[in-house]
Amino acid sequence: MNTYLNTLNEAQKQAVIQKDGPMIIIAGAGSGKTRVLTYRIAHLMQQGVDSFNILSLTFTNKAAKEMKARIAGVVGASEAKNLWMGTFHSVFARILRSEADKLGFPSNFTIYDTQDSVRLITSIIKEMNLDKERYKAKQILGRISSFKNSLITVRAYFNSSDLQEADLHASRPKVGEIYKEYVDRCFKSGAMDFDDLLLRTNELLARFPEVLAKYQSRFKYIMVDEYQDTNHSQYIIVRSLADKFENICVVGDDSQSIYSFRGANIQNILNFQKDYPNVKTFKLEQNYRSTKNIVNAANSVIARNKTKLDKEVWTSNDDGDSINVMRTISDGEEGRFVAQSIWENQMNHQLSPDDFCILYRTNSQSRAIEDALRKKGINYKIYGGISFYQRKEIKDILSYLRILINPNDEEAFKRIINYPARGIGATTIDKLTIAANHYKKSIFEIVKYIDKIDISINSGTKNKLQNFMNMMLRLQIESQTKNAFEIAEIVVKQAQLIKDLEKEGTPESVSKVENVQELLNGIKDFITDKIEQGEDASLTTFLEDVALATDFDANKDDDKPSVSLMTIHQSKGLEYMYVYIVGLEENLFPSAMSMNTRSELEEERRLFYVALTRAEKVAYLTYAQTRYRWGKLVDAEPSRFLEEIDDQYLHYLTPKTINPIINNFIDKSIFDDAPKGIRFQKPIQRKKMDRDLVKKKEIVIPKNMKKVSQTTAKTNLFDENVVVGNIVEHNRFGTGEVISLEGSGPNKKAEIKFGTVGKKKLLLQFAKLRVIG
Ligand SMILES: Nc1ncnc2c1ncn2[C@@H]1O[C@H](COP(=O)(O)OP(=O)(O)OP(=O)(O)O)[C@@H](O)[C@H]1O
Ligand SMILES: [Mg+2]
Repeated sequence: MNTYLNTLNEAQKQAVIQKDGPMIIIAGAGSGKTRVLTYRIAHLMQQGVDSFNILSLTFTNKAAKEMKARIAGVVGASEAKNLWMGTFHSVFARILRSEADKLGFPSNFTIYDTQDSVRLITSIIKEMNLDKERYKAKQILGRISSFKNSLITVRAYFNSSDLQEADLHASRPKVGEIYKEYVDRCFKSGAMDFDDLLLRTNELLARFPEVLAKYQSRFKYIMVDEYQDTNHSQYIIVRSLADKFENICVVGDDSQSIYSFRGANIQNILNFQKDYPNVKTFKLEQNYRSTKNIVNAANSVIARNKTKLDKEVWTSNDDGDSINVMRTISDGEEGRFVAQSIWENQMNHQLSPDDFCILYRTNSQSRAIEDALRKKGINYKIYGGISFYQRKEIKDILSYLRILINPNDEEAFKRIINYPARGIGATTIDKLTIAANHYKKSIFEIVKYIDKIDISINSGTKNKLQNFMNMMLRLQIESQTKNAFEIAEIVVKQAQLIKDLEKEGTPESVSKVENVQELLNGIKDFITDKIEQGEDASLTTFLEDVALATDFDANKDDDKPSVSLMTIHQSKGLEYMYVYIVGLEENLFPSAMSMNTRSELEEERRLFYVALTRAEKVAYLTYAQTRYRWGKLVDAEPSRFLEEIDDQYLHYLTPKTINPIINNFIDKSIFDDAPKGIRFQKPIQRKKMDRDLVKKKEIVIPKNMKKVSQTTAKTNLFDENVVVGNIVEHNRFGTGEVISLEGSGPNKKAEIKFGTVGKKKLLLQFAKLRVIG
């Protein structure tokens, strides 16, 4: 029984079986914090706690999904179904939907993404006739966001002379007024932005004791992963909900606190003991993720931070390779080096693109890397950046759908009122906005009753507005009896959303039409998934998923194996066999904007610690001597973090170490654009790695592989003498039959038909086949 407990070390087990009361697990990277949290939930359920009573807050929705799948593996899928797991934003969006009326919001309120918020603020700045250079919409939104995450409401702002003075000092005396107008307009539009999902939850729990009591009784057990990055608003929510039972378990690592720029407060983790004097503290010290070299190198860097809790991290894993450091002439060359190196490592060690990850400090660094990967034909996916759902053609359709759900949604309405072009100009839209503000109505209602109000719009334009409104009202009626997919299909057709694109016939427009088709497919999949899981498949839920998924979802439409690209901020909690950290240059990483104070610099160092500790086996650190930044070529100095790593863990790559055997078979043209300083990795012991893979990723060993006697396996390892008709075993693709052979010597290739992946052509030298029949 309880076999999952046997997969834990003693300290982990103690934390899993600790049932009641407040507890905190503080531990370094890769020590099994998330694993403990996962099994703790499973264990609670095994002990008879109803899944309905468990709330678990994770850093990404993907993490929640993976945890749920693990838990389902222990307790069964139907048992795990009722668990409330997800990010703060998604969990509390769900609660707000059922309680929205209390706050004066419709239950189908819209969630504004950052793009919507910036557009609204831009519009407010324009309406208030403010200087848009001084009042930059993005900066203002950042300021408003920090108010909200510190629970500073508009009223609190106007009560605080300090805050007002700070804005006056920054020559932006109207920030408070913009804040007020922004909040009013969101409210009128029935919309909440990301920060509102937390702020309004706090408002709900503070103003309605019966609601608080309901959720306090419901969530008897609360768990929070990555607690070091909670902001004040999240902290207060968790505290209020846990107030009744105090069965709260938080998990985190102060050395990985990297979101202070978004209001995350490292004090939350440091103060937990003060908040709950009877807290039980657990420490996990053994790292299971990385090699000794990686763990020790990461420790040697983070040791320089003054603000941190005392804790050890060690591992019994192998020493592994030294950490590779590579200097390149330019950012372009850096990209080519990384692409080349991934390609070689993949070949040398029979790896999948999924095993690789490239991390950078800022999104804009991805371009040079992407160019190089594309050129090499390496499949990749990007996390963050402009997501699929933010592409114009997609956002336009989503805006139609949003209006059908919530006609008051101002930003969606402004997007579609003249899309596709129907002769309604910017001046008309401005007039409608002013009228909407004046009558305290939504623009939708102003247009609906355009004939009945006093507004200086000529009859031709009024006619156009009425035609548009009639179409929307028709769609609204139709949508009441249709599912999300059918509605989207009708919208695309009736609003003629792809007609112009189809007419255009350019490659861009064709790809846009394909994207629209992809969106429709996505909605169809969404419905099937939700119905299978017995969950709500409504259009409202779909739009909510879309709004909340943007930031951390891969910006990719298929799930082919691919190299992952992301900022370090997005890599929290993840792990990859090979990790490339690029752009290790002063002013880039550490960032020029975060070098002014010791605490900023410490946060950059924590960021570096997070980056390095994502690697399981091999890490590469690269830096360029020159780089294009803001359209200019600038000279760059190596990052101080390179110097801070204890030298004994580093290996500087040099141009002379090209492996002649591989050089022999590689298509020479590949070297044309390759950087000078490539060193090929010495092959990692394959057998050891397989064991790890099987252990870690639960790869199932095909039955017939076990039947091969050790001697046969050994003699046939790396067998290059296969003949047509042989049955062979490949480490990743499983068993297959050799269909044909071509080439000779190091270029000898076999075409093999595998049961798992179909036909593949492999170079025998590297395929490491085992002949089993
Ligand atoms: N007792 C164990 N035995 C074997 N593998 C383990 C054990 N504990 C954890 N692991 C593995 O070690 C890796 C790191 O675990 P996990 O992701 O839970 O660590 P973490 O502390 O949450 O890391 P991070 O700080 O990066 O979020 C995972 O692959 C996990 O499966
Ligand atoms: Mg974790």
